Amino acid sequence: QYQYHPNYAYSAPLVGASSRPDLSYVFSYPFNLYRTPGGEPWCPSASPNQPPLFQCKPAIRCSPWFIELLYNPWWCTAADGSFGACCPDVYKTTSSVARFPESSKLTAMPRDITKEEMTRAVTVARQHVEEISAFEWHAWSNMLAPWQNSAAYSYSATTYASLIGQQQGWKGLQSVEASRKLASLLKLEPEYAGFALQHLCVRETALSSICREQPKCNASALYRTYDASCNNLDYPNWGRSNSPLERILPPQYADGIWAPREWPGLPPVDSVSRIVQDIDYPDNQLTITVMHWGQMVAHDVTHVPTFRTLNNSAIQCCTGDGKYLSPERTHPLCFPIDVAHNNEFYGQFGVTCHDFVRSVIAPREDCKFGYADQLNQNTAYLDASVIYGSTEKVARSLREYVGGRMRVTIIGGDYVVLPVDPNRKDCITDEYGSECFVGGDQRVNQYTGLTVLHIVWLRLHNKYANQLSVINPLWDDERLYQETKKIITALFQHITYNEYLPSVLGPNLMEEYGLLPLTSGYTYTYDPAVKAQITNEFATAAFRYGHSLIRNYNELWLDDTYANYGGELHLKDWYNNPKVLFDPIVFNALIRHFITGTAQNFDENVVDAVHNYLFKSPYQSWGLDLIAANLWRGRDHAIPGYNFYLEACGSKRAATFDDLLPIMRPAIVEKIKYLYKSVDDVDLFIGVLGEWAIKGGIVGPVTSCIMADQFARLKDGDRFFYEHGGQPHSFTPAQLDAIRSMSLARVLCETSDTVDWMTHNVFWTPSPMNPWVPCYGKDIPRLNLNLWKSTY
Ligand code: HEM
Ligand SMILES: [Ca+2]
Repeated sequence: QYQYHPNYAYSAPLVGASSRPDLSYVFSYPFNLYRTPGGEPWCPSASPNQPPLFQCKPAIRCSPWFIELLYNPWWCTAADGSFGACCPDVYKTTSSVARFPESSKLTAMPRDITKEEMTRAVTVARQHVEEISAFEWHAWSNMLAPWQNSAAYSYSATTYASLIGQQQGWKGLQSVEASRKLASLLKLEPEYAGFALQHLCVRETALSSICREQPKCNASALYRTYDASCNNLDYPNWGRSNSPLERILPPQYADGIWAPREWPGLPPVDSVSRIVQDIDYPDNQLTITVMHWGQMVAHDVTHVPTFRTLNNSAIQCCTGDGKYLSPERTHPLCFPIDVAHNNEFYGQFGVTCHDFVRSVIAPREDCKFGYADQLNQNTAYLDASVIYGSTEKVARSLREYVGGRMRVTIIGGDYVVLPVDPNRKDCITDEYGSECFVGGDQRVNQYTGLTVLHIVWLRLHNKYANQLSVINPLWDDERLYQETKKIITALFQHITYNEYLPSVLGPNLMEEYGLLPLTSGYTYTYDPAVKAQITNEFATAAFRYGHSLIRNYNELWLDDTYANYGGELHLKDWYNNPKVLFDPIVFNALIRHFITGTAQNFDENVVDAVHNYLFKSPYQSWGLDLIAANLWRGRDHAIPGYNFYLEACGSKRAATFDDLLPIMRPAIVEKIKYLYKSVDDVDLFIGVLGEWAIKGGIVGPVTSCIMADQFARLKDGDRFFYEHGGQPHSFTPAQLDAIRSMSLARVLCETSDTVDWMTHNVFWTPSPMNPWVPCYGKDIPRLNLNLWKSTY
């Protein structure tokens, strides 16, 4: 029978976090359910003679209703003998993405442009880029670049632009400068400039080479391409790496083209950031896995880099001790954050300037002039690019080219971690630039907890590739790699939609947007008209909600008794420093914390590891401020204020600050009232932190609206989404069914070395509905790879 781990004391009952209302009305039949001794499935019925209301399923398939199950612990024995639960079937999904249909915002051009005017604009654009290059030459000869081991340097590693990204960025700059020149020639007001100029095509000018050509697609290909091109056969560049972000609402650039959203009355982000407090307030239900998984998802779908110099070095915007550089030494692409002298934290160190470089912009996808859009150098689809890479070059460099496996580093004979790149110099280490891991995403070394998940998925890939090679001895390396990658990607998607998203958005909204995985059968909601691009609002604000879940440290539990404590791994001491993971004890100890450690509550409080010590190096006593950076990034990208999204998401726009009270916590409304002049100015990200939670979820109405729209795009707009049927590459019904019983718990069981006990749902803390079960038993279903045995 089910037992709790003998030595682990959880505090029951784990219900009733303030942000989570009682949802037990969903299950309004107050039956007690007992697991029958004979192991038969048994779920409650409305009255004694009626059939059960719900089917008994492997418990992980009821993950979206986890909270309801806490209130009504309806457990049973599933048909396969595993720990089961009773919950409704999901049999229908509504296709839902059209929340933000593309509307034409084009305004007319006041007059035509002559050939000479166009030539002049293009020349000015080119000159501008040359001026930057001249500046850089000067700066370089004066050795103006962040020093290794500084916070600015680690920051530049996180926002690193690959060479393709950099090239796209310089093209984008030319297009922007030409647009600016054209806008001034035509005397266009900022409000119209970015739109009117979209009547002009880059293709017919001397800048035509900045236009990205369309790849040729093989419509019957069975696997995703490395860079996600040709996922959409009608628009082969949609979702492709190194293409521009999408927008829900048009930008509010001060000049209509690319000048940051800045005007009198907008408060300094430094003072908005100080609304946020460094209070330690743990969530009592969600584990730190919700945070770590969120970051993996973020790093799969979006990476907006910042500009680098033409010779590929980081750009320095402040002095090493946090003061402004003189204007003639400040790079034109710098956008440093102003820190007040009396800042409650930075004041003591005399820091008045935070390094910040503008985001790389991309040439517009439609080859038109107009306002700037930022570049996403990762594939937008949730395609496990975080493991495999977003370009052919990176993906190939990570493959072993034997047995379908990925490259690894093996330590001490059997401890497997990520490959190390001796040429990578962006990690903090004792010895200059050694021991930096590489993975599918550039930010793999950012924090130890994140790196652990990279290692977990790398190991799972190789384990499954090895097993498949035994099941299918005739498969060559390519086939083993692609089939394994396809399975891994499906698991990555399934865990996100089945376990992760419901814990953040709640089951009701998931259902409303058609995001819940089906109980059986295929989805047929693939729609090539759905643009699976990442929205700028999602990347700069809504999905950064996760920054509020971060904790200051991970606990190290040395074995499964949870009696031996190995101390703490403090985020602020381990930025960009994966060295501890060369020790298997730390890797396994961190996985134990994933299962038991709580996330921070989602609220306006953010721990000081990211508020005051972001990227702190061992040689500094302060770091950067992630909250200020998020807000400043929003202004760099000219994201309109929160109020406009309230309207876009179907509510009424607030006319006064007090109108926000039903939606936002009063303490936040009080504070922003004093900071902002107009309610229209309130930055989107601070709204994200201040909203009341929606039913069953942790984030608020606007945040969840932007998030649900995004994940609906990534489902209905992804031709290769794991549940879609009717495609040449669709899984068989049996394979799909097997994937649906899989969980992150099983993945951690398979990939850890010494962790043998697990809860079945690692996104939630241990509780009666989430009991401890052994990995070797039946309770956490395995993937039956024999279903992938092929006849050819
Ligand atoms: C240890 C934890 C984390 C750290 C240190 C961290 C740090 C950062 C930093 C430095 C940036 C770039 C800021 C900028 O210049 O604009 C960023 C961006 C971002 N973060 Fe986090 N983050 C963490 C966890 C998370 C989590 C848990 C989520 C979501 C659930 C998340 C979502 C994002 C997103 C969506 C972006 C924008 C990425 C892009 O488009 O390039 N982060 N984070
Ligand atoms: Ca991706």
